[in-house]
Amino acid sequence: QGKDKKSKCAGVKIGLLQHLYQFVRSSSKPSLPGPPSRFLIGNMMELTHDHLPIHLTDLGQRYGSVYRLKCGKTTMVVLNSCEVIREALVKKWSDFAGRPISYTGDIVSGGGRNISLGDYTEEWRAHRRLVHSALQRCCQRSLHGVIERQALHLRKVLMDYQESAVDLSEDFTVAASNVITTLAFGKEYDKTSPELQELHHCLNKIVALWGSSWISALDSFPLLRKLPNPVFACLLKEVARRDAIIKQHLNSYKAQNKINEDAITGFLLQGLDKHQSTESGELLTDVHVHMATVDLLIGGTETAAAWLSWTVAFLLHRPEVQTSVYEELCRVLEGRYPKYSDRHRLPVLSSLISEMLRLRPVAPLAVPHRAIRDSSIAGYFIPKNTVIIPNLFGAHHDPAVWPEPYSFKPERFQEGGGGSARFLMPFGGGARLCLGESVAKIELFLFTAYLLRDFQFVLPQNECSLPDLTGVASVVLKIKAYKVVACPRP
Ligand code: HEM
Repeated sequence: QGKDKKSKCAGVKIGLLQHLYQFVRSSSKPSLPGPPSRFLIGNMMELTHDHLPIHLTDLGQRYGSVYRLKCGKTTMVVLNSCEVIREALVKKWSDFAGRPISYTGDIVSGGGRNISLGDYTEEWRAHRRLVHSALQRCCQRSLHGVIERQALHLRKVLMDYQESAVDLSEDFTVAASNVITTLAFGKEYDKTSPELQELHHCLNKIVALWGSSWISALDSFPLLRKLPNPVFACLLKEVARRDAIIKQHLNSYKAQNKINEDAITGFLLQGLDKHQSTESGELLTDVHVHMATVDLLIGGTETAAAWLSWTVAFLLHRPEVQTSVYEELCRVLEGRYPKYSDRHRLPVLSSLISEMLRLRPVAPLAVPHRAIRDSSIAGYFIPKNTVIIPNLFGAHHDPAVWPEPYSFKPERFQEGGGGSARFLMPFGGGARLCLGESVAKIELFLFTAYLLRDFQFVLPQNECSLPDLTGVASVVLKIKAYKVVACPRP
């Protein structure tokens, strides 16, 4: 009994010392600035703005490059400059590699077993390593050919429009999605395919519903989970539909006699046998392959497609940039189609791509991170479990780094233009760097090069206003619908 009492006493002392240590650490550092927080709701209203990345960037002008927002019991810290984002995501990656643990996140991520929303655990690391090797292998073996094929198909679709005014966003989505489905299960779809439409409809709906305040309120205010919520019911239905579609794909893939290791799914299924057990003994299973497929489809479709729509719209605003890219392609490639390895010989095209990644990082707030231990950013104390929002849009519009940050000026990335790719972070960084970065870079380069080699994009004759460049921000930053005419180059 005496021993028991002693060890309890020691436990209490250690607990007290830990609290004291945390108090001393936090009080020796300045407290985080931020807008006044309201009773119960905190700063929740700040998060309901239409264009959240712009609003968070504006708050950064007032409160500095690191500030806090309160939401229920959660403290969020918004990072607005490349310097502080790099400090958290790259330099102190192991402190900030977590993802917020949320009720609704768990539902859409198969209980946290996907890569993008899964927390930083041994199991997650083994999962990410396996999918990363699959993607690297694809990049080396087949990716270039898969993208070239889709770019040529897109060319045919645009030719078939015969210079009529059209909204190209869906064609871009199909092209980007076909790259992923070909890589994943060796399958590509036509735009009219009901199977493809169902898949897109369902994935888009999940992303949109999950981003809605009806759903995020369930994470901040658990009591609301007891009330009927039709939006939440709809989310559950779409998640079930998504899982049924992916399951059917995986089953029909497995039913083939020979598993093709060239397709990502084949490699992952084979990989399960080889890497099944992580160091701590957890197993990677079919569920991980299933969720990785969801990750690649969601991560790889809307992002690249939205980026292409943005690029064409900006080019309508500055047609002379199109001309200079076209002239460069003709001069350097002498009529042939480009390869990714040509990129260093095409500085004008490369500068356009960099400027578009700067102006419209299509995942403008990345995916929220979570501090997995007490740490600090820019000298501010950041306690464990703080949610970190890397405002990539804000960092790319920081006037201290980018003169005239809101202007579309690809020249800034050309020789002597003063812009440096060192300050670009469209894919985030560190342990959570976009898993599809290499795929995306090849895709953006080849699609843009093929499109600008073969077409001149012009405003429809009956259209007097240029596309609105403000955009609609959700998880992905998209442009509002607009029509364009694709005129074949001679
Ligand atoms: C223009 C194209 C793209 C951009 C700008 C982009 C950007 C990003 C960003 C900012 C993140 C969050 C990083 C963080 O949390 O710090 C991310 C995560 C991710 N992206 Fe991408 N992405 C693109 C294309 C792709 C493609 C093509 C794929 C799949 C082939 C993909 C798959 C993923 C996955 C799986 C994650 C989660 C990584 C993790 O949590 O560890 N992305 N992406």
